[in-house]
Amino acid sequence: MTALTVALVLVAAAVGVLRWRRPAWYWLTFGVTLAVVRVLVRYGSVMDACGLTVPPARWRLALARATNRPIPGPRAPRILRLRPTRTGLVLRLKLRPGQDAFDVAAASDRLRHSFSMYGVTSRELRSGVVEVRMTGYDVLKRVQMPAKTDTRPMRVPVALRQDGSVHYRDYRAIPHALTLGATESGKSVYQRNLVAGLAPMDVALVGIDCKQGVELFPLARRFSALADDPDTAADVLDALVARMGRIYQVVRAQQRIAADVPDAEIAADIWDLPTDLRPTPVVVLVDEVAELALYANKEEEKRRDRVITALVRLAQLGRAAGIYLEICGQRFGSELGKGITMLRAQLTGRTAHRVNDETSANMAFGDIAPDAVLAAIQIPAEMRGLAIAGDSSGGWHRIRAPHTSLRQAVNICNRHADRTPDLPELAPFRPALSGSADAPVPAAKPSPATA
Ligand SMILES: Nc1ncnc2c1ncn2[C@@H]1O[C@H](COP(=O)(O)OP(=O)(O)OP(=O)(O)O)[C@@H](O)[C@H]1O
Repeated sequence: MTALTVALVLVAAAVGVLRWRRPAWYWLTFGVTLAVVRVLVRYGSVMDACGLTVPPARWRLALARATNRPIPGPRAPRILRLRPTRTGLVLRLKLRPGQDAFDVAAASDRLRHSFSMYGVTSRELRSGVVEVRMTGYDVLKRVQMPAKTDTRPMRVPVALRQDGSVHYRDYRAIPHALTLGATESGKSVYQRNLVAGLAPMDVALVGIDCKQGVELFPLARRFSALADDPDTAADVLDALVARMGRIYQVVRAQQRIAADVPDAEIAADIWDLPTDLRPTPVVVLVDEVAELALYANKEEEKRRDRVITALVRLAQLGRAAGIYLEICGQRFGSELGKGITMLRAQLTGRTAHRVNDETSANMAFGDIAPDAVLAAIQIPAEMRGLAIAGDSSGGWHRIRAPHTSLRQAVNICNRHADRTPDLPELAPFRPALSGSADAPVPAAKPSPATA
């Protein structure tokens, strides 16, 4: 055995002993500390090499000459804050005169290599201040949501972003959303995470599951209404449109009172109403939307038009009445007929899982973020659940939801079954339940919602 082999065996043994003796959090802290030290030590030289420095100010040069001191070197953005996180670190930088946020974004790949990080992303916080997020490993490979998230009413932490931050589905900021993806790409798991996140909140869930109810019916205890065929779906949507009309009347009645009282806020949506008058918000989850838009005969065509018209009306007017749409499908374009592109235009939130062609990706992002189209078609088939999430502002992120099994989602829904509100308009569609809340997941489809 050579001396080198002996040394290697000793190092490996020492590491093995240390590994054995230290818990996982120790190694996490150790790794993050190393990354922080590495970034701080190399900061000046890396920024210079990546072209993120500016020449010293003239007064500094003049002062150096006048005092006969060494000429100052180029200046990198000032570090305002450095925050280690579970996945890496976050730097807040004050840009120097002449620099802009685009310079940092354009250099992010060079920074990634220079600091030996897995990923580097940046965003402008305010004029002259940029946040640079660095991750030490692929956080999307095995998604672990942070123990603490910033949960607010109607805001669900649904997935992890590539930069290690949490991706929220915020219904009050983005009322309606579209989720696309090829078969087996992870749409149902994403939707399941949404239901699990919404279950503990004061919200009514309405499900339209055109896959014969296999995805949403096991979660029935937390649903106020469920439909598993297009005919029932049409009736549910009509009932929701009627509910929307009634809520508008409540908001109007409150407005009149506020108009008479000086300085009182005038209600424009349900969130402006006093808590005791506020109707329960409703999230409508539609799985495999194309099934609602397809027809084979005149009768089905009439039903299809009824469904799409109701969906368009809910998308246009539902927000103020607290009715939010969450639409899932494999494709959602003009090929599905009249009214589809009009509906799509109202779905501000866009999420695309793996798609098989550019046309499908275009359905999600073609009209809002062309570069996200490319990112969506590059999602590898083996990374199920990986998706591109964007909105109409043009910004997008790579995200992945944690792998929540149907059993886990059912348990969460059963635990919060007592929170399921009874909405009089939707009473005929309340799923018929049997057995206790701890009953196992039904192997076969339970009785239809209208039973
Ligand atoms: N976030 C995730 N992390 C890990 N695995 C995932 C994730 N999302 C989905 N998967 C895996 O991919 C498989 C397919 O997911 P899912 O059923 O959600 O796809 P889908 O898009 O709804 O498919 P279909 O349209 O055929 O119903 C799941 O069984 C699961 O094993």
